[in-house]
Amino acid sequence: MLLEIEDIHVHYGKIAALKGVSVEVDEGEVVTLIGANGAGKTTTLKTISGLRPLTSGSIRFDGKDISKVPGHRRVLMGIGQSPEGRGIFPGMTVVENLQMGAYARRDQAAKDLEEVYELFPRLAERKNQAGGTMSGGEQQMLAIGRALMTKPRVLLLDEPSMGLAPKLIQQIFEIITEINRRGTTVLLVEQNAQQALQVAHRAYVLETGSVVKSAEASELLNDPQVRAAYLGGGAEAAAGPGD
Ligand SMILES: Nc1ncnc2c1ncn2[C@@H]1O[C@H](COP(=O)(O)OP(=O)(O)OP(=O)(O)O)[C@@H](O)[C@H]1O
Repeated sequence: MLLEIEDIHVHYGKIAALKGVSVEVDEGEVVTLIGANGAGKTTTLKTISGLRPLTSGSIRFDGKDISKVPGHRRVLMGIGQSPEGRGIFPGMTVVENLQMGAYARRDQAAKDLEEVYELFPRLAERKNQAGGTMSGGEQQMLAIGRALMTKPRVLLLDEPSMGLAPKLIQQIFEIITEINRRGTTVLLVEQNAQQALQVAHRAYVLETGSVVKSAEASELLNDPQVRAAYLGGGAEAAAGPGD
Protein backbone atom coordinates (compact mmCIF):
# COMPACT_ATOMS: atom_id res chain seq x y z
CA MET A 1 0.00 0.00 0.00
CA LEU A 2 1.48 3.38 -0.97
CA LEU A 3 -0.51 5.53 1.45
CA GLU A 4 -2.19 4.27 4.62
CA ILE A 5 -4.17 6.71 6.75
CA GLU A 6 -5.23 4.98 9.90
CA ASP A 7 -7.83 6.22 12.33
CA ILE A 8 -6.77 9.86 12.20
CA HIS A 9 -8.29 12.48 14.45
CA VAL A 10 -7.66 16.15 13.62
CA HIS A 11 -8.84 19.23 15.52
CA TYR A 12 -9.11 22.95 14.86
CA GLY A 13 -8.96 24.19 18.44
CA LYS A 14 -11.77 22.30 20.17
CA ILE A 15 -13.56 21.45 16.92
CA ALA A 16 -13.05 17.86 15.80
CA ALA A 17 -12.75 18.01 11.99
CA LEU A 18 -11.73 14.35 11.56
CA LYS A 19 -12.98 11.69 13.95
CA GLY A 20 -11.14 8.52 13.08
CA VAL A 21 -10.70 8.56 9.31
CA SER A 22 -9.01 5.60 7.63
CA VAL A 23 -8.15 5.71 3.93
CA GLU A 24 -5.84 3.53 1.84
CA VAL A 25 -4.39 4.33 -1.56
CA ASP A 26 -2.56 1.68 -3.52
CA GLU A 27 0.18 2.44 -6.04
CA GLY A 28 -1.32 3.24 -9.44
CA GLU A 29 -4.82 4.02 -8.20
CA VAL A 30 -7.04 7.07 -8.50
CA VAL A 31 -8.94 7.29 -5.21
CA THR A 32 -11.52 9.97 -4.52
CA LEU A 33 -12.97 11.42 -1.33
CA ILE A 34 -16.47 12.76 -1.74
CA GLY A 35 -18.79 14.42 0.76
CA ALA A 36 -20.73 17.55 1.60
CA ASN A 37 -19.22 20.91 2.58
CA GLY A 38 -17.40 20.62 5.86
CA ALA A 39 -17.20 16.81 5.81
CA GLY A 40 -13.43 16.92 6.26
CA LYS A 41 -12.10 16.30 2.76
CA THR A 42 -9.68 19.23 2.62
CA THR A 43 -8.55 18.56 6.18
CA THR A 44 -7.71 14.97 5.22
CA LEU A 45 -5.49 16.16 2.34
CA LYS A 46 -3.85 18.86 4.48
CA THR A 47 -3.06 16.30 7.14
CA ILE A 48 -1.47 13.97 4.59
CA SER A 49 0.68 16.78 3.20
CA GLY A 50 1.65 17.88 6.72
CA LEU A 51 -0.15 21.23 6.82
CA ARG A 52 -2.32 20.09 9.78
CA PRO A 53 -1.05 18.13 12.76
CA LEU A 54 -2.65 14.88 13.90
CA THR A 55 -4.28 14.59 17.30
CA SER A 56 -4.04 10.81 17.02
CA GLY A 57 -3.81 8.06 14.44
CA SER A 58 -1.09 7.52 11.87
CA ILE A 59 -0.10 8.15 8.26
CA ARG A 60 2.22 5.72 6.51
CA PHE A 61 3.75 6.41 3.12
CA ASP A 62 5.56 3.64 1.29
CA GLY A 63 5.67 1.67 4.54
CA LYS A 64 7.15 4.48 6.67
CA ASP A 65 5.32 6.32 9.42
CA ILE A 66 5.38 9.97 8.29
CA SER A 67 3.01 11.30 10.97
CA LYS A 68 5.76 13.49 12.44
CA VAL A 69 7.69 14.26 9.26
CA PRO A 70 7.50 18.00 8.36
CA GLY A 71 5.56 18.96 5.23
CA HIS A 72 8.52 20.06 3.13
CA ARG A 73 10.17 16.66 3.67
CA ARG A 74 6.98 14.89 2.65
CA VAL A 75 7.17 16.73 -0.70
CA LEU A 76 10.70 15.38 -1.18
CA MET A 77 9.47 11.89 -0.27
CA GLY A 78 6.95 12.06 -3.12
CA ILE A 79 3.75 13.59 -1.77
CA GLY A 80 2.69 16.43 -4.07
CA GLN A 81 -0.30 18.68 -3.45
CA SER A 82 -2.30 21.04 -5.59
CA PRO A 83 -4.20 22.98 -2.94
CA GLU A 84 -7.78 24.22 -2.94
CA GLY A 85 -7.83 27.86 -4.05
CA ARG A 86 -4.77 27.09 -6.18
CA GLY A 87 -2.10 28.99 -4.22
CA ILE A 88 0.04 30.00 -7.17
CA PHE A 89 2.46 32.95 -7.01
CA PRO A 90 0.53 35.71 -8.82
CA GLY A 91 3.49 37.98 -9.51
CA MET A 92 5.67 35.26 -10.99
CA THR A 93 5.38 34.04 -14.56
CA VAL A 94 3.95 30.68 -15.49
CA VAL A 95 7.38 29.15 -16.05
CA GLU A 96 8.70 30.60 -12.78
CA ASN A 97 5.74 29.12 -10.93
CA LEU A 98 6.46 25.73 -12.47
CA GLN A 99 10.15 25.98 -11.62
CA MET A 100 9.23 26.70 -7.99
CA GLY A 101 7.73 23.21 -7.91
CA ALA A 102 11.15 21.80 -8.76
CA TYR A 103 13.24 24.13 -6.59
CA ALA A 104 14.41 21.32 -4.35
CA ARG A 105 15.70 19.21 -7.21
CA ARG A 106 17.87 19.97 -10.21
CA ASP A 107 17.68 16.57 -11.86
CA GLN A 108 15.41 16.13 -14.86
CA ALA A 109 13.59 19.42 -14.21
CA ALA A 110 13.83 20.48 -17.88
CA LYS A 111 12.36 17.19 -19.02
CA ASP A 112 9.55 17.42 -16.46
CA LEU A 113 8.78 20.95 -17.61
CA GLU A 114 8.36 19.62 -21.15
CA GLU A 115 6.00 16.93 -19.84
CA VAL A 116 3.90 19.51 -18.01
CA TYR A 117 3.72 21.60 -21.19
CA GLU A 118 2.66 18.50 -23.09
CA LEU A 119 -0.19 17.88 -20.64
CA PHE A 120 -1.14 21.57 -20.56
CA PRO A 121 -0.29 23.19 -23.91
CA ARG A 122 -1.95 26.38 -22.65
CA LEU A 123 0.80 26.77 -20.04
CA ALA A 124 3.44 26.54 -22.76
CA GLU A 125 1.67 29.21 -24.79
CA ARG A 126 1.49 31.48 -21.75
CA LYS A 127 4.79 30.66 -20.09
CA ASN A 128 5.88 34.30 -19.76
CA GLN A 129 2.53 35.60 -18.53
CA ALA A 130 2.16 36.51 -14.83
CA GLY A 131 0.39 33.68 -12.99
CA GLY A 132 -2.07 36.09 -11.36
CA THR A 133 -3.38 37.27 -14.74
CA MET A 134 -4.21 33.76 -15.95
CA SER A 135 -7.89 32.75 -16.00
CA GLY A 136 -9.32 30.58 -13.22
CA GLY A 137 -9.03 27.44 -15.29
CA GLU A 138 -5.50 28.27 -16.37
CA GLN A 139 -4.47 28.89 -12.76
CA GLN A 140 -5.90 25.51 -11.85
CA MET A 141 -3.76 23.93 -14.59
CA LEU A 142 -0.75 25.86 -13.29
CA ALA A 143 -1.30 24.63 -9.74
CA ILE A 144 -1.52 21.02 -10.93
CA GLY A 145 1.51 21.52 -13.18
CA ARG A 146 3.52 22.94 -10.31
CA ALA A 147 2.61 19.97 -8.11
CA LEU A 148 3.70 17.62 -10.90
CA MET A 149 7.09 19.39 -11.02
CA THR A 150 7.79 17.97 -7.54
CA LYS A 151 7.73 14.56 -9.28
CA PRO A 152 5.19 13.12 -6.84
CA ARG A 153 4.49 9.44 -6.38
CA VAL A 154 1.08 10.46 -5.10
CA LEU A 155 -0.62 13.64 -6.22
CA LEU A 156 -3.17 15.15 -3.84
CA LEU A 157 -5.73 17.20 -5.74
CA ASP A 158 -8.16 19.45 -3.86
CA GLU A 159 -11.23 20.43 -5.87
CA PRO A 160 -9.54 20.73 -9.26
CA SER A 161 -12.88 21.41 -10.95
CA MET A 162 -13.89 24.23 -8.60
CA GLY A 163 -15.22 27.31 -10.38
CA LEU A 164 -14.55 26.00 -13.89
CA ALA A 165 -16.84 26.03 -16.92
CA PRO A 166 -18.24 22.60 -17.91
CA LYS A 167 -15.93 22.21 -20.90
CA LEU A 168 -12.85 22.87 -18.77
CA ILE A 169 -14.12 20.54 -16.05
CA GLN A 170 -14.24 17.77 -18.63
CA GLN A 171 -10.71 18.61 -19.72
CA ILE A 172 -9.34 18.64 -16.16
CA PHE A 173 -10.76 15.17 -15.50
CA GLU A 174 -9.28 13.87 -18.75
CA ILE A 175 -5.90 15.24 -17.68
CA ILE A 176 -6.20 13.54 -14.27
CA THR A 177 -6.76 10.24 -16.06
CA GLU A 178 -3.73 10.91 -18.25
CA ILE A 179 -1.52 11.83 -15.26
CA ASN A 180 -2.52 8.53 -13.67
CA ARG A 181 -1.94 6.60 -16.91
CA ARG A 182 1.60 8.01 -16.95
CA GLY A 183 2.24 6.43 -13.57
CA THR A 184 1.24 8.88 -10.81
CA THR A 185 -1.10 7.73 -8.06
CA VAL A 186 -3.87 10.26 -7.39
CA LEU A 187 -5.94 11.12 -4.31
CA LEU A 188 -8.72 13.42 -5.45
CA VAL A 189 -11.08 15.53 -3.37
CA GLU A 190 -14.16 16.69 -5.25
CA GLN A 191 -17.55 18.31 -4.86
CA ASN A 192 -18.24 17.13 -8.37
CA ALA A 193 -18.92 13.56 -7.27
CA GLN A 194 -20.26 12.35 -10.60
CA GLN A 195 -17.09 13.20 -12.52
CA ALA A 196 -14.82 12.13 -9.67
CA LEU A 197 -16.42 8.69 -9.48
CA GLN A 198 -16.07 8.33 -13.23
CA VAL A 199 -12.29 8.79 -13.18
CA ALA A 200 -11.58 7.04 -9.85
CA HIS A 201 -10.99 3.37 -9.18
CA ARG A 202 -12.21 3.55 -5.57
CA ALA A 203 -13.94 6.11 -3.40
CA TYR A 204 -14.63 7.03 0.20
CA VAL A 205 -17.68 8.98 1.34
CA LEU A 206 -17.05 11.37 4.24
CA GLU A 207 -19.74 12.76 6.52
CA THR A 208 -18.94 15.13 9.40
CA GLY A 209 -15.43 13.88 9.90
CA SER A 210 -16.02 10.15 9.44
CA VAL A 211 -15.91 7.69 6.56
CA VAL A 212 -19.43 6.34 6.13
CA LYS A 213 -18.86 4.30 3.01
CA SER A 214 -16.04 3.03 0.81
CA ALA A 215 -16.27 0.95 -2.35
CA GLU A 216 -15.30 0.65 -5.98
CA ALA A 217 -16.18 3.93 -7.68
CA SER A 218 -18.45 2.17 -10.18
CA GLU A 219 -20.40 0.63 -7.32
CA LEU A 220 -20.97 4.02 -5.66
CA LEU A 221 -22.15 5.50 -8.95
CA ASN A 222 -25.06 3.06 -8.77
CA ASP A 223 -25.64 3.24 -5.03
CA PRO A 224 -29.12 4.76 -4.45
CA GLN A 225 -28.09 6.52 -1.21
CA VAL A 226 -25.00 8.02 -2.82
CA ARG A 227 -27.02 9.03 -5.85
CA ALA A 228 -29.64 10.74 -3.72
CA ALA A 229 -27.13 12.55 -1.52
CA TYR A 230 -24.30 13.43 -3.89
CA LEU A 231 -25.26 12.84 -7.50
CA GLY A 232 -28.42 14.92 -7.67
CA GLY A 233 -30.77 12.03 -8.19
CA GLY A 234 -32.55 9.17 -6.48
CA ALA A 235 -33.24 5.60 -7.55
CA GLU A 236 -35.22 6.90 -10.55
CA ALA A 237 -32.16 8.69 -11.87
CA ALA A 238 -30.14 5.49 -11.50
CA ALA A 239 -32.74 3.47 -13.36
CA GLY A 240 -32.83 5.97 -16.20
CA PRO A 241 -35.73 7.61 -18.05
CA GLY A 242 -38.87 5.63 -18.75
CA ASP A 243 -38.50 3.27 -15.77
N1 LIG B 1 -9.09 26.86 9.90
C1 LIG B 1 -10.16 26.31 10.47
N2 LIG B 1 -10.57 26.69 11.70
C2 LIG B 1 -11.65 26.12 12.30
N3 LIG B 1 -12.38 25.15 11.75
C3 LIG B 1 -12.03 24.71 10.53
C4 LIG B 1 -10.90 25.28 9.82
N4 LIG B 1 -10.81 24.65 8.63
C5 LIG B 1 -11.81 23.76 8.59
N5 LIG B 1 -12.54 23.79 9.72
C6 LIG B 1 -13.72 22.95 10.05
O1 LIG B 1 -13.37 21.59 9.89
C7 LIG B 1 -14.43 20.86 9.29
C8 LIG B 1 -13.91 20.17 8.02
O2 LIG B 1 -13.57 21.15 7.04
P1 LIG B 1 -12.94 20.80 5.64
O3 LIG B 1 -12.51 22.05 5.00
O4 LIG B 1 -11.95 19.71 5.80
O5 LIG B 1 -14.22 20.21 4.88
P2 LIG B 1 -14.41 19.85 3.34
O6 LIG B 1 -15.06 18.51 3.31
O7 LIG B 1 -13.15 19.99 2.60
O8 LIG B 1 -15.45 20.95 2.90
P3 LIG B 1 -15.57 21.81 1.52
O9 LIG B 1 -16.08 20.86 0.51
O10 LIG B 1 -16.59 22.85 1.91
O11 LIG B 1 -14.22 22.38 1.23
C9 LIG B 1 -15.52 21.87 9.02
O12 LIG B 1 -16.46 21.77 10.08
C10 LIG B 1 -14.83 23.21 9.05
O13 LIG B 1 -15.68 24.25 9.48
